[in-house]
Amino acid sequence: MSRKKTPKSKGGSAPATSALPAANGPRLVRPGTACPGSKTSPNGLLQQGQSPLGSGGDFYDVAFKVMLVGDSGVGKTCLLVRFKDGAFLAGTFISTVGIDFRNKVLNVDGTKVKLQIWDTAGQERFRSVTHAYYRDAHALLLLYDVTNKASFDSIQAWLAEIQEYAQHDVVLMLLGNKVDSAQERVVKREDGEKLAKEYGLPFMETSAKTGLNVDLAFTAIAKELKQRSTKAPSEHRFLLHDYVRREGRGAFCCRP
Ligand SMILES: Nc1nc2c(ncn2[C@@H]2O[C@H](COP(=O)(O)OP(=O)(O)OP(=O)(O)O)[C@@H](O)[C@H]2O)c(=O)[nH]1
Ligand SMILES: [Mg+2]
Repeated sequence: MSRKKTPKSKGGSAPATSALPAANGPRLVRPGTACPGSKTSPNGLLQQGQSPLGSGGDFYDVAFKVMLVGDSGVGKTCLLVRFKDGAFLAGTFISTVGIDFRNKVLNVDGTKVKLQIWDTAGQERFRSVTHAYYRDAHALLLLYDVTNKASFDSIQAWLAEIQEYAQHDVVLMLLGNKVDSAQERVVKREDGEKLAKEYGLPFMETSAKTGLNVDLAFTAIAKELKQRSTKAPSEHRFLLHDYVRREGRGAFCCRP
């Protein structure tokens, strides 16, 4: 595996009107966010522009593209910010416009795995933009909000969309976010588990607010993708489902 180093760039976004993956032109980003997200200049453009897969300022051995999908408001942007920056800033919810991305390099058993994580807009009106990015994604994190039944009911429609637009061997994980909001919970953990089992998906409950299982979700994806790329001998095979079941934490813990 080759070592790579490219110019520094933290992330970017594509304008809502663009349907091109990894657009290279100036990217508009939302002016503010409930989570401390993309670094933008006062005019709303990214300070450090393009960062196609393969760039990002850090050494890495392998790179993969991960997409966050799910209804508007489920916490995709906050999950990404929690993972990237270890922060959560509660406040006014400002919906993502189009698509943003952030890079993070993880050390997976001595291999530097770079994840380029695309944060999509959950709003229906941006769906055609998102569709264009599916085909390049190596992994998808599909989120619902445990305090919002409608977002859970949408999962099947998201899965249909994924089946239509994503690669057939895409790594897919289901996440029930906002488990810190125990009082407002309307989707039981068992319901998430049942749905995940039905579709053969690894499943975890997360909280972007507390950080519960957030690193774990991305690490699990990175491990799975790394394994696929290195074709480890079968006795050392990484088993995504087992890993998630074993390592998952929380009040509604992931252990059987
Ligand atoms: N309590 C709690 N609130 C959260 C959590 N994650 C996100 N939120 C809140 O939920 C709202 C929506 O979060 P976002 O991350 O912007 O949602 P999104 O999925 O990116 O929404 P779109 O960009 O419209 O697709 C914000 O007000 C967040 O503060 C969480 O884990 N716990
Ligand atoms: Mg968002």
